[in-house]
Amino acid sequence: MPTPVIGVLALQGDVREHVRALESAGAEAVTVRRPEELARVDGLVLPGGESTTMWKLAAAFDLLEPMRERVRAGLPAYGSCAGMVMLADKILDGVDGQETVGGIDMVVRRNAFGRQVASFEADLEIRGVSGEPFRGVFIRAPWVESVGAGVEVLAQIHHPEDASRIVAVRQGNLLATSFHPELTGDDRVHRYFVELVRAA
Ligand SMILES: NC(=O)CC[C@H](N)C(=O)O
Repeated sequence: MPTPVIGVLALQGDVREHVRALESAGAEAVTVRRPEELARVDGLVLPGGESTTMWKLAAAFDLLEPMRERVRAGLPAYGSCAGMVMLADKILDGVDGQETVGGIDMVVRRNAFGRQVASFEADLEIRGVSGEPFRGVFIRAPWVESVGAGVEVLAQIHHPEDASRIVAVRQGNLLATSFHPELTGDDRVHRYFVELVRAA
């Protein structure tokens, strides 16, 4: 594939930061607000932000069902934080009626770390991302409560007062992180995703 075209769902959230990280990682980044724009991309990023708002806007903009269809058909997608919530087949602590795009066989708990610490940073070892530990930026972050057999756990975090928690996963062409690589200036996670899109 020449330069892959990767869309960033641009209804709400830290869209610009993902666009910048994708460009730095060698992709052509475009914003997606309409089904016609979704139809043109080789991969899709669901940004950080607020998953309840993102869900409502995606439904209002007639993007929810088209995103589900494309993901089901194998479109590579990456979600950070709220985007992770959007890619979960099942969520806990969602608002009433909250829906997701789904695609990853996992249960994600919204605002999971929030009870103890709303925001924090931690160094992570991410499987498939080599070199120095990756600085994970967590902002009212979800964690992955459980995963199905087809899901590969890429990173976990050890909570001081709690069990280890899953914070990065991959299932086929779908990738999700609880944290925000787009806010760090370190584009290794975006490079990982761009490679995944190239290979798809
Ligand atoms: N930084 C974030 O993306 C926060 C996610 C937000 N708490 C949600 O549930 O959507």
